[in-house]
Amino acid sequence: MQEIADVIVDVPTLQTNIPYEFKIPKKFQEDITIGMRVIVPFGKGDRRVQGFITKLKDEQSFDGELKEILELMDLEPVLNQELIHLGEWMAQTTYSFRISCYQTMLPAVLRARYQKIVKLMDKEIADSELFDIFQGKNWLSWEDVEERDLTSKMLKLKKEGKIEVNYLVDDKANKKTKKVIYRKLPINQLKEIYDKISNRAHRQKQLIERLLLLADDEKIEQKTLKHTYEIDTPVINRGVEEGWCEVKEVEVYRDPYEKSDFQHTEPLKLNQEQQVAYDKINGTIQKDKHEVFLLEGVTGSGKTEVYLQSIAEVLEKDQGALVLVPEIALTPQMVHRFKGRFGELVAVLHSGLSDGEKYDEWRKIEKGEAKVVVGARSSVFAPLENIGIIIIDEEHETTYKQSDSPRYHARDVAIWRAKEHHCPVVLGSATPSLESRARASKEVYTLLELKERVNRQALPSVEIIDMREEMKEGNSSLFSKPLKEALVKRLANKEQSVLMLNRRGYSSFLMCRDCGFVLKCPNCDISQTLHMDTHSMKCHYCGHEEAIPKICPSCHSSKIRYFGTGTQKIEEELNKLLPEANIIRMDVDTTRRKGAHERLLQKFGNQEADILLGTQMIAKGLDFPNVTFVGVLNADTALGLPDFRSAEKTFQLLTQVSGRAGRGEINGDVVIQTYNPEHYAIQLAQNHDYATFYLREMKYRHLSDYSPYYFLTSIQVSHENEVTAAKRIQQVAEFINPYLSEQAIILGPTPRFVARTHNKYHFQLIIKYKNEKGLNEGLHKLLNSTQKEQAQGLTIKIDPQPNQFL
Ligand SMILES: Nc1ncnc2c1ncn2[C@@H]1O[C@H](COP(=O)(O)OP(=O)(O)OP(=O)(O)O)[C@@H](O)[C@H]1O
Ligand SMILES: [Zn+2]
Ligand SMILES: [Zn+2]
Repeated sequence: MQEIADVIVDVPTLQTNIPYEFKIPKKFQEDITIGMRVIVPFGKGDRRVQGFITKLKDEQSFDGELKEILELMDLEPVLNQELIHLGEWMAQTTYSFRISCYQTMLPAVLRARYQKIVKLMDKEIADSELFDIFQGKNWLSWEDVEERDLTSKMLKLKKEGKIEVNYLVDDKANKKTKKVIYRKLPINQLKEIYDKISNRAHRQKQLIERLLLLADDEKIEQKTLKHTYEIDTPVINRGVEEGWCEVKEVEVYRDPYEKSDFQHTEPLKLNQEQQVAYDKINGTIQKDKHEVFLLEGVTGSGKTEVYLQSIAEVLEKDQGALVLVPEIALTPQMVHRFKGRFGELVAVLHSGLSDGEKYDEWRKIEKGEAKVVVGARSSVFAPLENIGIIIIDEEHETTYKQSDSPRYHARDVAIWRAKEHHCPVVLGSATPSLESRARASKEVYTLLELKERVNRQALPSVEIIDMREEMKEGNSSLFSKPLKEALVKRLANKEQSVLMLNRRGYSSFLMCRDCGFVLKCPNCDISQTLHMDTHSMKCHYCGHEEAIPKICPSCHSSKIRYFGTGTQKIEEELNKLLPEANIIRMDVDTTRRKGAHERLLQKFGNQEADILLGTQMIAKGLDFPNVTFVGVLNADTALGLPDFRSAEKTFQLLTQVSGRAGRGEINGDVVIQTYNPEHYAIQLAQNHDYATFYLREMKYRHLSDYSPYYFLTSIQVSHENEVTAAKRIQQVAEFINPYLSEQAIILGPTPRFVARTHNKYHFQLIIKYKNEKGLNEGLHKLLNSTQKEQAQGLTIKIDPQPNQFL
């Protein structure tokens, strides 16, 4: 029996980024295991601190008296040996703390302070010894267990399968609700009341003004009234008393899959290209061999069917499968494909689930009941014990990289785990990231290609419209002539259309026509965006929200106007243009409520609308056979951004969205409106020509020393004081320089593109390198030497392979 435990304590500093040793109390020695959480005495005054056991051993290496573990937090491990190792590797490669890596791997319920109980299994209730311990109930609170020193007893019972641990995730706390206010009287009656109220009751009048703007069954959130208009509860209550408004509590979301029943599907007969890909993947599955495949398949080529049949093989071997998809593509349609094939064996993890529901899914996986895990980025940590395949769909998606600490890339984690499990990884995409495609060229990954759509459907034909020409011909509207005609034709044929507004790098802001004033966020160096649904201005960086100014705050002119085009504006224009069309609008505003995204897509899928209008979120994964036309309103808003990946992202987006057209019997058409018709990203998207795009873009990356020819790591320094931040980044550059060889290149330091957010100034430098032995050490030393400052309001972020340069 081992007497010493290595523990990573929950004190995120560098000194504690290595395990500390503790003595294991006798009573726990028999049953304690790696991956359990414990409470240990730590630091000055022996503070009670949480920690994870990472190792059990006989001999201590610390020279001195060891402290004893105080308590156990778990009766069984929450992390397995593999995940413990993974955390160590992640901390090293992402310059983060092991403790934050471990916390990231756990479902929220285990991280937050939910009440924990131990529950007697039903069959044990009659046991007389247990009857006494449990004092005649079938459960005990964890506090009780600790107070009565029953932890070691519980450990034994758990091992014997007589009890289980539950977290009391209060259903009420789970079902999020919000308060909304609405009018109780018709508009004319409310106006009469308004006129009678004394002008001194300023807030009262303001509330009525706001209510008068609401449509008949429209409601406004109490939160918005408070934050945007400073209308407090007493003002509202007064309105309720006087009978002209009403407050109601409504549920914010419900589980979108609750009522779905999934029809069972059978494997389809693979076409020849699919068969070749499947055979290669299956070969490695059968041999328990690790290999990374890049499945490059045009849109609608049936990549998903290849995934499904590979997973079936894995299940046959009694192993599990991990499938990552971008959060936004986690639609009912996607879930349906997996549940339809594998039924109850599928666990789905996505942000639409409550903490309790997520924990339930996690437990199903942990207990081995669910063998196929489908989920967004963080599902890559799912506690599957015996993994037979890991699939990453739409592998080029930037959301697979976490932008906050720990800044891991799910693709790297997936490959790490697959090595550990001796199993294949399949990276699927119609437009692979340049990094992955380059690795396939060098045969680090194995390239598998699906060049044709299933059943040899044609890829849609794409027309590029030069909006400058349209302008010259006197059409200054948002819709070019060919786009209009295409929509009219689809309407007449009862076919569906998808219209995309590219919002990246795009904003709709307020500007004063007299003095040019633009309403900026008080905390950030960026203009605020107008939101018509909440009738307010919002900052997309920090969430600041304020009322829409009626006069210019700078020159007091009333000619303050809205500039730029949002989806709402387009919807209005579209309604004028095609009054008979049914339109579904999908953007941040209409999908804010949980489950709304799914419901809107379901409606469109049921053909309850003619046009689906939306932002990037409609570009991915949708498979609706009746869609025969796709229009892109503005292809090029991202091209001007200072991001070396902007052409790649534009090409990917255009190809993805075009791919939504013509997936059924009828061929599809696409119209792309642009001001840069000669740009290669747009030209090549026209021909769905990924191969040429890849070569062309690689040339540019080579000339400018960017990824995948060079690795990049960015260092960002932020501080409230601009001078402090500027000085400090300069010092960082000097600090890191001696660790670099001649080959490495430092870009900057420079202010970030968005130089100030959250009231802080940001500076960055970018290190480009190929093979730098000293860099890792240098970066860790940098973190180490800046710890004190970090506690005092200066932040230093090290981001390996960053996505964002803005
Ligand atoms: N072998 C097959 N025979 C008949 N139909 C198939 C076959 N394989 C796939 N399909 C069908 O073809 C359609 C397109 O397949 P799927 O959505 O998997 O393509 P994809 O490559 O994932 O596309 P995208 O990248 O555009 O999302 C689906 O409706 C699917 O059921
Ligand atoms: Zn802001
Ligand atoms: Zn002005």
